[in-house]
Amino acid sequence: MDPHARLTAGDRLDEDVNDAALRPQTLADFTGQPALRENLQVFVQAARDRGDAMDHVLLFGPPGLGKTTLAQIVSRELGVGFRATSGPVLQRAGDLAAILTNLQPRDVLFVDEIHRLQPAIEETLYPAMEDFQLDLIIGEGPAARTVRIDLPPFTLVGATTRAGLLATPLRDRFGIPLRLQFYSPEELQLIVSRGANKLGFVLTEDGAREIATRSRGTPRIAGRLLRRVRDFAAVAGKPADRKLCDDALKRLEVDSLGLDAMDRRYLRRLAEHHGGGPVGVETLAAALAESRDTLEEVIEPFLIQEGLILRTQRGRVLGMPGWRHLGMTPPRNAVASQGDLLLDEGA
Ligand SMILES: Nc1ncnc2c1ncn2[C@@H]1O[C@H](COP(=O)(O)OP(=O)(O)OP(=O)(O)O)[C@@H](O)[C@H]1O
Ligand SMILES: [Mg+2]
Repeated sequence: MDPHARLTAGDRLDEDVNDAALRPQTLADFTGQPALRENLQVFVQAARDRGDAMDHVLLFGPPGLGKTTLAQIVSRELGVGFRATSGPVLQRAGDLAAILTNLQPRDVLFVDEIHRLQPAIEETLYPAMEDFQLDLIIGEGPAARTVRIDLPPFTLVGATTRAGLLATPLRDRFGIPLRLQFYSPEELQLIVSRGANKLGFVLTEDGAREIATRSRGTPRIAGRLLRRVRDFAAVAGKPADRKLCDDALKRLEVDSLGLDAMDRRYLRRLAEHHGGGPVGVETLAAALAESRDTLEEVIEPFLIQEGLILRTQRGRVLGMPGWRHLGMTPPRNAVASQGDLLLDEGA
């Protein structure tokens, strides 16, 4: 495992290949996201009844909330084939053409990280999504000509952590845009309890609650913490109760809110070097030796949702809950204590 990989970051780590055991297989088995699930249920059923390909779906939200899982569930519930690729993998329009022409009618084509498609490939995708047609250029130079190929009707399921980066024409071609939300502690408790059953070890109810409240609202993190707790319980030869879970999570440096060392460094940087902000994201990224993308996609969404930080037009600001969590008092001139924030809704 990458030594810098963070246990509580929502993004993928190598060890997550073991996730398969915990992955829900059906919509009924999928916990949380109630509104999204009900909508999907309706669209799946309607498409099945009509015998049509379902409309294209865009899944967006922070890493580890279940986008890939839902894409697989959709194909299973539709009873159709599942093909998967990703934005960065598709290098030439021909790569996409090869995939599209090999689809069976009504198949699901999953394109992960769809915000990272090459522009030329995106253009190829437009007529494919809209009219199930593909324009291929055959030959080169003066002899080059375009041929139009009919494709089987299919369902594109796109996933992205950054819906804001999608070009409008692409976004508009998804009939069913679905935003995933962070999970509540109650939902995560259910997920880890079921997970412990699947992994075959005893996790008490208050143990499950402890893991759930410290998983940053993210099933992938809950699953990861669950596997570590299982190790501690196995070595101790005891059931995983609240105390054992708490001890294990403390040793993993996961604090009461589920924040890890990186999250705390972020908050402390903001407090100690910038008086609580506002400070630009690039400055923070440089100071923390992380990429801006990692801050924006992986670290900040949960901190924002918990009110620990605020994203303003002038930069990041430490919120009152952030100051409290650090056990610090904001200086009298701190922006967060003045309540004059202009939230940047476009972010
Ligand atoms: N609702 C859920 N119930 C139980 N487990 C879940 C749920 N959603 C996700 N998981 C688990 O969390 C892990 C991550 O899910 P998934 O890979 O679908 O996330 P993702 O949104 O695609 O992440 P990324 O943005 O990194 O691709 C998987 O192991 C999956 O089993
Ligand atoms: Mg995924």
